[in-house]
Amino acid sequence: MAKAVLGVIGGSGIYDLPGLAEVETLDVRSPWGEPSAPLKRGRIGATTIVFLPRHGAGHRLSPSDIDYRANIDALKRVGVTDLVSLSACGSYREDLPPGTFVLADQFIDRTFRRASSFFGAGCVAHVAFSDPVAPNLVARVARAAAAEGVAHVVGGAYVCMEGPQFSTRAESVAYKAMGAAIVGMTNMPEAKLAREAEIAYATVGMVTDYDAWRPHEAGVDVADILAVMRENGEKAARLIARLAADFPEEHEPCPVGSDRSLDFALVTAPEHRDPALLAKLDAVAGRVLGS
Ligand SMILES: CSC[C@H]1O[C@H](OP(=O)(O)O)[C@H](O)[C@@H]1O
Ligand SMILES: Nc1ncnc2[nH]cnc12
Repeated sequence: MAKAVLGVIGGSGIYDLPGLAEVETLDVRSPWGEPSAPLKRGRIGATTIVFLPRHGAGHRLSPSDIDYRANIDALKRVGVTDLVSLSACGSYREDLPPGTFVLADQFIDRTFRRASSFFGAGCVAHVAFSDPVAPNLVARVARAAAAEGVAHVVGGAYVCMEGPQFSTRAESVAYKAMGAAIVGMTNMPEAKLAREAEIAYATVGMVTDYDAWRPHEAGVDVADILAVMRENGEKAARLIARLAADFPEEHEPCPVGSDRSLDFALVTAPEHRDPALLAKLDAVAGRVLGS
């Protein structure tokens, strides 16, 4: 198995990773576009970590403007095998108050203006996505949260809305009725692309608010969200430090096949594949294309 390289994507309020030692800045070029920021590669203990702030330095990019393909491709190019996404979110459950970390196990994709696949005309692929997160990585994150005394819950569906506006009360009630536990604006298509790139993915939904479904309560208050986000950021840094300290040297095979999702996924006959697209897929699909 490959050497484990732990990727961390920092969401709102998380623009660097304290505790990262021997940091190098990597200006990785991607044929898919411009990653949100240069990657920071360093170490915590014996674990190599690559950090990327999703919204760029100074939170330049809104959720719809992030080039998710460039981000995942760049992380793949530097060898990331396991990826933890740190994401602020709203909650649809009274038992998930602000400050709770929800380790989502499902997603509902409500986005509509984002490129959501590396594949397409000239090389069609369909990866399995019924189990969108890597259970062993989630279990490690849960153990790290427990060890750091961070309130967390394992499981729950994350609904990803387009944004950037927060939900209306009607939308919020609808998402709750769909069975979502939390809501955010960024984990789709990020998780889909990680799966296509054969990177094990886990998300930490860091609750900042109750969204707008509670009839007699005020709706989303942005100032409150920003305040909770800062506290969550400090806990997230401790969680990642603990996760890294106990991380295995070699990537652990994923029980739901995140790390070999392309084994049977390519459906375009070899003679009908577009060489230009194949060239762009060198990192993401190099294992199966032999590039
Ligand atoms: C600043 S609150 C709304 C914003 O926060 C979340 O971002 P991220 O997932 O990157 O932490 C949410 O998805 C919105 O983009
Ligand atoms: N209520 C909410 N809706 C969407 N994204 C969020 N990020 C943080 N809180 C959120």
